[in-house]
Amino acid sequence: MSHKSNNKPIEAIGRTNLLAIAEDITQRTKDITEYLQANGYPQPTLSADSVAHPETVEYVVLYGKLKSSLEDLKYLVEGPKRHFRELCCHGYELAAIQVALEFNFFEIVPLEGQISIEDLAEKAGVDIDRTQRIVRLLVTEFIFQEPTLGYIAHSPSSYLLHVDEEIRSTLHYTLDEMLKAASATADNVKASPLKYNSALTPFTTRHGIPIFNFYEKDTRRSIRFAKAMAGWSKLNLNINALKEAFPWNELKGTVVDVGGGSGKVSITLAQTFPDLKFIVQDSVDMHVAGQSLLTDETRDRVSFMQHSFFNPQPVGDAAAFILRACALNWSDSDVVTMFRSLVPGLERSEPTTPLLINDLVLPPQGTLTRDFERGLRQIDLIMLVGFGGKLRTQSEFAVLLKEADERYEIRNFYPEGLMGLLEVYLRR
Ligand SMILES: C[S@@+](CC[C@H](N)C(=O)[O-])C[C@H]1O[C@@H](n2cnc3c(N)ncnc32)[C@H](O)[C@@H]1O
Repeated sequence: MSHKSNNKPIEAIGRTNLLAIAEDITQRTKDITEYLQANGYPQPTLSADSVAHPETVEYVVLYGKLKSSLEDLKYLVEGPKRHFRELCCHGYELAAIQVALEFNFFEIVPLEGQISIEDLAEKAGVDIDRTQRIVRLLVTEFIFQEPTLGYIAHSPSSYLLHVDEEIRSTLHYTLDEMLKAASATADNVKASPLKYNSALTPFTTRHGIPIFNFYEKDTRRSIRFAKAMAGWSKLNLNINALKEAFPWNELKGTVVDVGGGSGKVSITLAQTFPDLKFIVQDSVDMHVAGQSLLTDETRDRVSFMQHSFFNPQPVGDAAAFILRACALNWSDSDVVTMFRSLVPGLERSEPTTPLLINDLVLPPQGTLTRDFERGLRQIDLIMLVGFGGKLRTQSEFAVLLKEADERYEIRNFYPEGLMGLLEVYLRR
């Protein structure tokens, strides 16, 4: 069966016809090859410093279609036993990455060339036997390579963790405090099987303390969490909707970035919009983490303020309020308090001042590809495990805004990948 249309869904060619799926894979691989050629990208290689893959929407669509077909074929040919054999061992692979991160394997393996397993073990302070067992499992997952027997070099994935501290922090916080919390999920559900108590998450079951209190008490992990959030943005939470959909050029004055973490988003916006100033608020004192990210062109225009978004907003006369990737961390009643606490700030600003809620917004069920849905559902579970939060649809956001204050109105919605931007105003 020949398959010529680029957009024909796999369902249309029969999800269980192995050769039809394989032909679809060939076609989609050709589409990607042509896209790379036409846009001046080299073909991907396994060399450690291979050039980054395109981040464009077109590439994401092409890659998503190929991935669906690859997954269909893999599942069909391996069958349920092999499927579970692989799945049930993922935890051990994560354990291996956990050790590699904790003992700095990614930084110790040099950018170029290779290091003997003995030297890696010595520099990491781990015995040779366990170093070798851990690193060799990771090699099978494209993390590190062993080009010469007994010598370890970077793969593209381990190279990324060597050069990018923020993405490394994302992996590290995920495989340290979050993986430990995830392992307590069934115990947490057992404690309250019929009703989810958002104040008692699996994180609290495992660590004995809610996540943000945990970071308030642990400065080292809180700095890593701030870096992890910046890394997470690179992996998921693109700021395209926030940066490109909204007409920032029309604003003058100071933008308040509520729950802004270390200020990564404000700093990026400040670089693009040189007339705007930013105040980054967070309940954690982000002065130290934030200062280290400032550049000469942004230093005078981005400042940091410790403030909880559950308390009335102290800043007025704002050009805009940003609430980015915050609502998803909290339960409905907390989000209502968060939205209501912004009202004093909006009331003391011009009626044209927007509240820009930039968050993961769930599209209606049944409209997503499997890959997209899995990405969103994974984040929904991160919220369940760590934060007592959840992902919401646009209409769920509208209900919570109205509950916080009748005058809230969503005037625009811009979807963008997994993220969406709600442009909200307080009617006067
Ligand atoms: C997922 S991060 C998002 C950070 C940033 N807005 C971004 O998009 O990268 C959530 C942020 O909310 C902050 N946060 C948690 N509780 C808070 C509170 N009560 N008041 C203000 N910020 C809070 C956390 O410290 C963290 O920086």
